[in-house]
Amino acid sequence: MPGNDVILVVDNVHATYNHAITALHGVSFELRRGEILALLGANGAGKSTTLKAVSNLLPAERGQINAGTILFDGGDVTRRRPGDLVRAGLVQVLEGRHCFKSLTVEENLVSGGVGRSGRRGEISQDLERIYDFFPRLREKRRTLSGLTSGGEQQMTAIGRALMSRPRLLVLDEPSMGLAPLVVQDIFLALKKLNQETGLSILVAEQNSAVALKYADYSTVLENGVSVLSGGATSLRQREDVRAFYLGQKAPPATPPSHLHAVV
Ligand SMILES: Nc1ncnc2c1ncn2[C@@H]1O[C@H](COP(=O)(O)OP(=O)(O)OP(=O)(O)O)[C@@H](O)[C@H]1O
Repeated sequence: MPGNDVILVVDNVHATYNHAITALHGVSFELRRGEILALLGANGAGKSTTLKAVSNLLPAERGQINAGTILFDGGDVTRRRPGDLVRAGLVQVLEGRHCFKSLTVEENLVSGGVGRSGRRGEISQDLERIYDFFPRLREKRRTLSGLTSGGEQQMTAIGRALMSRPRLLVLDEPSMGLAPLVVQDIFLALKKLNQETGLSILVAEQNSAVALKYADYSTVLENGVSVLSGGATSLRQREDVRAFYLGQKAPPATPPSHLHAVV
């Protein structure tokens, strides 16, 4: 059994879509409370599938877990409905920053608190807290989301998730399609949230450079398998890992040794 300091355990998970397409065949990692874990890998490596499995969203896409276990706070996520997981503190921001474009930024944020038991005073307190983390949202609070920038929409999607007061925030490629400076702003805000509130964060990213800069720990996926895990700082410094898995340089002739080793 994992220790109490571990909020999420993903253990040797295998998953398919339509009982036919194998997306994952051996994904394992552990996320300790209060840490940021970056899930890295190329297009199609299985990052989104892993995140959907964590929130028990695969059945909605005709996907299923065929083997392995996923425990959130020691409980099997496949036994709980996605909405129950949200109420239990596991909240996901899906890829593609889904906002209600015809609602204002603030209305979008408030919609994230619907369903939780919160009095009006608590909701405005939470809004203020989110505006402190994302000052640009305070300026745009009365603007329709559809008229805000991509970065502001991503911040709104994250802010809406925060309205449910998560203990584990799961993000799928928050950097997608955004300018480098905006990506830095978003990761800085996530790091601040993590440090000031102890929020645990699982973030899937193709942008490994920025993710490794802000994460504590990282797991690399390749073709549906977790091939490497380790401290973000040590992974960032390993030239061979950067070159072979993270596409930051021309790959060496052979893959790095100790593929499954924890570095
Ligand atoms: N809804 C689906 N139905 C069938 N196959 C899917 C579905 N979603 C993903 N797949 C397949 O599962 C594999 C893993 O895809 P996944 O989206 O998890 O990877 P990813 O690392 O998140 O990539 P990306 O960065 O492109 O989103 C791929 O082969 C993909 O084609």
